[in-house]
Amino acid sequence: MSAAEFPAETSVSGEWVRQHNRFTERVTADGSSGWSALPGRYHLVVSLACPWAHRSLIVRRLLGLEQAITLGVVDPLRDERGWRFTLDPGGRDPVTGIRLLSEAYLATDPEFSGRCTVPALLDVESGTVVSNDYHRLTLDFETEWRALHRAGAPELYPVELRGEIDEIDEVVYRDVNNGVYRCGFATSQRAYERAFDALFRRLDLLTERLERQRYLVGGTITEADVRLFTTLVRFDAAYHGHFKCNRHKLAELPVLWAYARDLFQTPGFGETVNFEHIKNHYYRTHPAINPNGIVPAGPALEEWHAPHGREALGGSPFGTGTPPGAA
Ligand SMILES: N[C@@H](CCC(=O)N[C@@H](CS)C(=O)NCC(=O)O)C(=O)O
Repeated sequence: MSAAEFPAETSVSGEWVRQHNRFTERVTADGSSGWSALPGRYHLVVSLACPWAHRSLIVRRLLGLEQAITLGVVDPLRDERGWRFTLDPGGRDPVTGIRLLSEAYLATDPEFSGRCTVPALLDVESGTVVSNDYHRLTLDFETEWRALHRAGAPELYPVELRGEIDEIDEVVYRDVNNGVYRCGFATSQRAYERAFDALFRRLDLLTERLERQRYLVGGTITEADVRLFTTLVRFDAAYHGHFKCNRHKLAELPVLWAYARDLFQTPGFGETVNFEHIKNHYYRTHPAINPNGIVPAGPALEEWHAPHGREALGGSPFGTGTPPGAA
């Protein structure tokens, strides 16, 4: 068996087994958790490369929470100390003053020894991590932060569709969102092939579904679309090559490719995508997979703006809501 990118998260049979989210406090509307949804109290730290963080970036924008929750963006390249605020003046996060995300993790738990991950929601006053639970973070933005949503914010997690959204989120997480990592970080042929088969089997099933309907659940954009989008938008730029997810490129799967372009061209999605951060991060931050750190020059990106024709399937992106940025 060859070298693992993350030995502590690699099983004896070469499977990638992701660490648990360490901080799972919840911010609630009524403050019953000890953390109230208040403007200016929390700081969201993301990497624009990271699909898990990208979810929270899109949802924050769609719901108009940008004023209420400030944003910190880390350098796409991690060094041995992890995520750094080297894009900011003086190398410090302007809101909390930290240089490294690990400072917030260690301020919360001095014994913490796992990977300090994004997204992380920090308490501005204490500089500690409230949550790095990306599964819950966006659902709470949608339900617990309602009083601070913009007028016309869409309903991304409608009560009557939650069962169906949760069901699809679970399989999309297992086979697609995390599936690409299970391909990329596998250290045995068998573990890689299992993850690869599950990934493309799931993409085939999603194709069947999306052939008939514009969005994954119901007639409007929901949390389920946000979660699938963040993996699809990275597929050809990173996962196809770097993680060996290469049965097909996204651009060779017409239904999913049109679906992804449709979302990309919807306000709130495309403007949150940074292909430079994505490519640089993946190809230059996993030395066990890509030791020379060469970043591929492709793929061509113009096609993301090409017409998708998905309007013909009916549905409307925001239902009775309005797009972000609209007057
Ligand atoms: N919180 C999750 C997922 C978030 C995650 O893995 N984020 C990545 C970026 S895509 C990260 O921050 N990695 C930091 C590292 O590996 O040191 C976890 O603990 O696995």
